[in-house]
Amino acid sequence: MENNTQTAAQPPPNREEMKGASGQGGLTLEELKEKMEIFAKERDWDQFHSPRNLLLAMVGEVGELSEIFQWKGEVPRGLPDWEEQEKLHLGEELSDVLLYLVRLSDICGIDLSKAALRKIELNAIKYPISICNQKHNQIKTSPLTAPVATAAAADAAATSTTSNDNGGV
Ligand SMILES: Nc1ccn([C@H]2C[C@H](O)[C@@H](COP(=O)(O)OP(=O)(O)OP(=O)(O)O)O2)c(=O)n1
Repeated sequence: MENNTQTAAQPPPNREEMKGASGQGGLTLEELKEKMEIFAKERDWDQFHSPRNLLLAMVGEVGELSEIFQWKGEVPRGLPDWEEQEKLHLGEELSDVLLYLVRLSDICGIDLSKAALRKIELNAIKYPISICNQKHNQIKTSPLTAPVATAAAADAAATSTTSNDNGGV
C-alpha cells in the first residue's frame, strides 16, 4: 500500500471515532475480525476472500512493509529520527498485514487469540527462562570460551523434541 493519507478525500477519523467496542482505544482481535467480515460483506468481497487469496494479499503487504525499511540499515527502537508521515505510513502497512492475517485466520476457522496464547505457552516450554538466562549470562561473562560447550548443552535441553530455529536464544 502506498501512503493513502495524502490522497484521502475524507479527513482521518479522530481518536474517539477510532475507539473499538471495548471503548479503551484498542481493538480486540475479535472486534477486528467482525469489522473485516462486515467490510467484505458490504462490498460483496466475500467471494474473493479465499484462504489462498488472503494469504497472497498478506504476503504482498509484508513486502510493502519491508520496503519502508529497505536500504535504511538498522534503525533504533521507537524510530526517533523518523518523520510523523513515515510513521503514519508504517502504521498503515502494519495494519494491512494484521487485517489480512485476522481475516485469513477467520476464513480458515482458526481462533487466532486462542492459537496465539497456546503458542506463547509452547514457546515458554521450549525456551525455559532459567536456561535462556543462564546461557545469556555465560555469554556475557566469558564470550570466547565457556559458552561454546555450555550453550550447546542448553540448546540440547531446550530443544529435545523440536529444532531450535530462533536465531540464537
Ligand atoms: N479485496 C480486498 C481488498 C482490500 N482489502 C483491505 C485490506 C487491506 O487493509 C487493504 C488493502 O487495500 P489495497 O489492496 O488497496 O492495498 P493498499 O492499501 O496497500 O493500496 P496499494 O496497493 O494501492 O498501495 O484493504 C480487503 O480486505 N479485501
